[in-house]
Amino acid sequence: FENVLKDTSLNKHCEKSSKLTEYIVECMNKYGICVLDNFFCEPRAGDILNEVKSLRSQGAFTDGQLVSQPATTGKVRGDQILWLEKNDKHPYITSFIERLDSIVMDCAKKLKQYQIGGRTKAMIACYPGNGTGYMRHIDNPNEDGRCLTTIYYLNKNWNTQTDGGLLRIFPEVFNQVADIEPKFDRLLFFWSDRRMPHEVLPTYKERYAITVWYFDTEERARAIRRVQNTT
Ligand SMILES: Cc1cc(NC(=O)CCC(=O)O)nc(C)c1Br
Ligand SMILES: [Fe+3]
Repeated sequence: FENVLKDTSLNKHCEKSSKLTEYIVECMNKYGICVLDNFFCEPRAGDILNEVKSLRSQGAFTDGQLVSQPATTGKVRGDQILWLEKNDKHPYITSFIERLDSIVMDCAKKLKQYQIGGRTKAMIACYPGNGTGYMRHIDNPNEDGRCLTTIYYLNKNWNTQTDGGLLRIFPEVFNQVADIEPKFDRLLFFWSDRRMPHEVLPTYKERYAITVWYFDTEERARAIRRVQNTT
């Protein structure tokens, strides 16, 4: 399991290829987690980061969720988020979503356990770096339809010793945690259900990430029917 996180030899994926799809599918079927480094390479990765930063400077993000800090009695602001769909005003984030969609749909053909079709909007998140993180949780604990979580990190020169901000995943089937550094131009996949509880450790530097969740069409349809029957 360790080697899957260390095996950077296979992680140079600036261009899309069938090898890439095979690598992701094999990783997901074996570990339920897949880390790809140098996903876009420069300058495109930097363009995406600049577009995200300009959105933040325009105040497009929420105020950040209120979280209670263990050391203090008051509440502080945690991650700020912005939901974004492909659009002509943000060409770089749009090209990221298009590239991600095409890779996930290529993988979908080989991930027999799911019928991946459809996704959420992209959730762009920024942790302000005030020591807040994200408490341990499961993305999809109650079959809301989301089967695959993808997270793209945009943090240059991230130093976990000083900046914190590790994504710590507690894979149910392995008795060891996976500590993922939110490194620049890193793309992460993991199953959204109960197999992958995870948390973000306290973060001491601005930490950007783009998350997209992909749906299993069957599970999604059932979840929508359940909601319709209750309303
Ligand atoms: C709003 C929201 C955020 C997250 N984010 C993470 O798990 C952090 C991943 C990372 O940035 O490394 N997850 C859920 C289920 C919701 Br909802
Ligand atoms: Fe999560």
